[in-house]
Amino acid sequence: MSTNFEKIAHVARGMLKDPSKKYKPFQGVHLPNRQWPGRVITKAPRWLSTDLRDGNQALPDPMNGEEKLKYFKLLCNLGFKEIEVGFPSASQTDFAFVRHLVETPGLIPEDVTISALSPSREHLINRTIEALRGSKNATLHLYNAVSPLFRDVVFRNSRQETLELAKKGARAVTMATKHAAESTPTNWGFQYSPETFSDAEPDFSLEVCEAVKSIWNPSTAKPIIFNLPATVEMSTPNTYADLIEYFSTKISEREKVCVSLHPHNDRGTAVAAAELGQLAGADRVEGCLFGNGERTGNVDLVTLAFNLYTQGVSPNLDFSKLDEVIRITEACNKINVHPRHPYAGNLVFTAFSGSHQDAISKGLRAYDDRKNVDPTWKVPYLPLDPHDVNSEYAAIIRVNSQSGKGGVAYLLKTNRGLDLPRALQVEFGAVVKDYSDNKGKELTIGEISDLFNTTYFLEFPGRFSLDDYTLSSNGPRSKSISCVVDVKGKNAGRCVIEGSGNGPMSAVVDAMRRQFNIAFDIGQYSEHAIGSGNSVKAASYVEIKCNNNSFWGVGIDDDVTSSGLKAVMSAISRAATEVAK
Ligand SMILES: CC(=O)SCCNC(=O)CCNC(=O)[C@H](O)C(C)(C)COP(=O)(O)OP(=O)(O)OC[C@H]1O[C@@H](n2cnc3c(N)ncnc32)[C@H](O)[C@@H]1OP(=O)(O)O
Ligand SMILES: CC(C)C(=O)C(=O)O
Repeated sequence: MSTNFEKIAHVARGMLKDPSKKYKPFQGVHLPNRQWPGRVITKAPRWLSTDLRDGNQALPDPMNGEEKLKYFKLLCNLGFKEIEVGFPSASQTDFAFVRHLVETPGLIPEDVTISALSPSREHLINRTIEALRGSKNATLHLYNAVSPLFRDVVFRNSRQETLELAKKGARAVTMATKHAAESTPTNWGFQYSPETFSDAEPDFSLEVCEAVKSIWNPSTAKPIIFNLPATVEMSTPNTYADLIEYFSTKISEREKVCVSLHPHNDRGTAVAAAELGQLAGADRVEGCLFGNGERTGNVDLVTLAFNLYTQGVSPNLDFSKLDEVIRITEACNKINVHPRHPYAGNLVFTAFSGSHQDAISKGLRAYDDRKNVDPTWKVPYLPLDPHDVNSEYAAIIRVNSQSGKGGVAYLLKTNRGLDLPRALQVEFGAVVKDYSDNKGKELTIGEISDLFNTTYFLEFPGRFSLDDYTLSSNGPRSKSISCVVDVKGKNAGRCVIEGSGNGPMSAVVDAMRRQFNIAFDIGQYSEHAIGSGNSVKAASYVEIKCNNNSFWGVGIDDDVTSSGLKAVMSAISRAATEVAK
């Protein structure tokens, strides 16, 4: 006999052609003169981390005490001054953790306020207050759902009964905190959440909060926190902003109220909702690191912080050691940060595609050239300087078959100090693309470096390699050279070749032409130092032209003349290799 639920499950599956019969659009609030669209966020909100409550309650494997403590310390180190540390009436474990925080000297920084959540049930409220009591600063966070769906289906309450449930809870909180004698006084704060605010009638949420405020009687110095959750994100972010502006402008004694946001991410727009909600007048934002939390998560505080930061607004949080933050949260939550998670994913600073790499490497070079004069961060495709989160530029450019010459050149420059001329970048970029395409995977910098060595015979000699040479001068523009050249393949062996010209390069061209009847000319040539001091080396890049073809060669040596001659041999060997294919 299948249960009712299973009977429902036998209904036809799959999306409806016309969902309007099953899903109704959210009816927003009428707010004809909304002001939030014309505003800009200019300062960070008050932050509350609910990682240890909303985040933890949604974990398949909730954090144990040790993990919670590690996470709590991380949140304090990041700069959070309000931390919801749990739901202590849920279990002895939850209760014990809060007591451990309160009773262990120095665990809660002086400027940090801990909070804990309680339903509007007196015994649970008292248990929660018992957990918090003794903390220097503590906020009791009371909630009950107020939307029609929850009134009808969960509580089977009328609006009046829902209002009374909130008032009863507020009275219990007030009696057990403000009006209670305490041996070690706690600086009590009160937060009320009309849960399912974003799906409730705006005027009813307002009515409930007005009633709660009258009971708590806040002051300007210590405002009551009205936390207005998008418990389930039901509509576009603009409607949440309208609801927030409606509440913020209509609640009485606004100066005694802290309007707080608590968006969830069911529609994937929690960040937008949180930002528009701040434009609409909110003072505070609750969320979790990397968007952990119920279902699709709470709003991601990391993204919100960096969205402020990259607009030039300090978030008052420090995510400089972002990798460590990721490591700790992944270990505690047993949920990994998505590789493309804004700012934090391990692919977010990475460009594989050639045009992006080219733009980024040019942008980084331009930034490096001007940053002492103009430190404004303006680099194509990079909204944030990876250095600001202790990431390396080298991790930005990664190479696969989608990459181009710019990325390859960038990696050789940053990892080997080789500054390839543009035409050589084109030549070697094509070699890398073919190699990566054939392998069908990303190439590591080691593989690219090895491929460069192989292509230009830097590690193993090619068809022709220079063993030694003697250069003599016959005047300012007249040089003679005698080279010992090692020949591989056909006519293999060592031979001495001689030639003359206006410099070493033209002299060796003459010698190669005489000995091997190889007719070619030197095209482009460039050289630069690698490193500095006693370990400095010379890198030479030579283009040779023969039979209307162009081939590049590379030479690296302690001596700049040797590096140039080696580059010529490299180019000729490359020509011989390519012609033999
Ligand atoms: C949106 C949010 O994330 S809210 C936070 C949710 N987090 C949690 O619930 C985690 C911890 N919860 C728990 O450990 C348990 O739910 C407890 C200990 C709080 C309560 O356990 P129980 O007494 O067994 O109740 P249960 O868990 O079934 O909760 C449902 C009951 O509480 C009532 N209830 C639910 N929320 C509230 C609320 N905010 N205020 C008052 N009553 C509430 C429901 O109407 C229902 O009452 P009923 O059994 O008379 O129909
Ligand atoms: C308890 C409240 C703030 C909550 O978690 C929600 O509504 O999502």
